[in-house]
Amino acid sequence: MKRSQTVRMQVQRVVLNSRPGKNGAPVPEHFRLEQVTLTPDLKDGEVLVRTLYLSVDPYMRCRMNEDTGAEYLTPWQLSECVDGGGVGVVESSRCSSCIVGDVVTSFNWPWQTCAVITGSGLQKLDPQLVDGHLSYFLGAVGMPGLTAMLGVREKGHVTKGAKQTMVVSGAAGACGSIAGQIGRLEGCVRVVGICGSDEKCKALVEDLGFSAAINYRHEDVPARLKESCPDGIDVYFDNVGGAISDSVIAQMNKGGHVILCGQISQYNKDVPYPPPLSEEIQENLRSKNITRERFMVLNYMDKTDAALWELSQWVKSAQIKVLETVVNGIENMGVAFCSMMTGGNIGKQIIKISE
Ligand SMILES: NC(=O)C1=CN([C@@H]2O[C@H](COP(=O)(O)OP(=O)(O)OC[C@H]3O[C@@H](n4cnc5c(N)ncnc54)[C@H](OP(=O)(O)O)[C@@H]3O)[C@@H](O)[C@H]2O)C=CC1
Ligand SMILES: CCCCCC(=O)/C=C/[C@@H]1[C@@H](C/C=C\CCCC(=O)O)[C@@H](O)C[C@H]1O
Repeated sequence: MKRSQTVRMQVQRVVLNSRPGKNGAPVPEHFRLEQVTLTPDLKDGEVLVRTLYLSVDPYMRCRMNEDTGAEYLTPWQLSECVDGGGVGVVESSRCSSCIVGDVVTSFNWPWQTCAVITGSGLQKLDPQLVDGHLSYFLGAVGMPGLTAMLGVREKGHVTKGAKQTMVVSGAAGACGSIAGQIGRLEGCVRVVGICGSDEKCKALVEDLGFSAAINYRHEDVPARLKESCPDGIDVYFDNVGGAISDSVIAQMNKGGHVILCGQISQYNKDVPYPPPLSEEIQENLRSKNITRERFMVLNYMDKTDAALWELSQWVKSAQIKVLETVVNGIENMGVAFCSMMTGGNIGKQIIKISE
């Protein structure tokens, strides 16, 4: 008698081990690595994917809470596999839209070395768009690049010939590093970055073409802003919120624009999003007629394809330079996430899972 053999694979995955609480910093021990057995018997519509790259992003801090504070973010569940942005390759398929060898992505990729996924939840990627640098799909030619480009275009009011000065906080990160370069490409005459180390400041000015950079940890931010923005500030791409943003807003010109992209300095605190501004800052915005509109890249999905193509052309032609910090191994997901949350990354934080 012939017995059918069930193939079993040993895979590694990361689950949420515990929650930091709304007022607490995440540590790697909030995550746990597990070995599980996968039986890749595919059902109709399913594909087996091998993970190539995973992303860690600030919004994930909100998913560590039972209540994420945002209607579009679901909480991660204790002892369940964590998910987020990922890129991988199809190893076998019972889905009509995916074939073996396809490079695919999802916002809800499990933190798992190989996984069985519903094919309809995957988007196909064209590796030529990134000249084979597949991790760029999680950064400059992915969600952070889109955030930078569409944020500047939808909320920044950058106008060629208007001699505008742009300031970017979180400037050496995934979104900030691209936003500053786009500000320059779209016509700002001066682009100043604020970030957390001298090494990052050097990269912004010497590699990415920022006009100046300020290390908020060691420098007097208001004084350095005055010096590096002699004509005031017209556009502020805000990734961080808190005291840094208060200092920038205080030096903005009449009719200026704040692109409210993120407020990472407040994500370990039990405050609503966006966190409330002081009366003084609100009055500053009002009296100078400065707009401060919340930007959310998920609201512009109809513009994604065209914007990704444009980003890819800018990257290919080196008009946009890409910075990445790459860590190897799924066992380092928690460490990489916590490092990104505390400034360990220059450019996009990527975790390489397999070749
Ligand atoms: N609105 C939208 O659609 C989207 C918004 N975002 C937001 O954009 C921002 C940047 O995200 P992303 O580019 O992915 O991440 P980054 O690559 O910029 O990584 C996060 C960076 O934040 C900085 N940071 C951490 N804590 C603080 C603090 N207390 N004060 C100042 N800076 C801090 C660190 O850099 P440093 O060394 O400079 O401190 C760190 O490297 C986040 O606020 C995120 O939530 C991201 C994607 C989409
Ligand atoms: C309340 C915190 C807001 C932080 C701003 C920010 O970083 C927003 C990021 C989103 C992010 C959302 C990601 C996935 C959605 C699905 C997650 C789920 O719960 O299943 C990004 O991918 C697009 C940005 O708008």
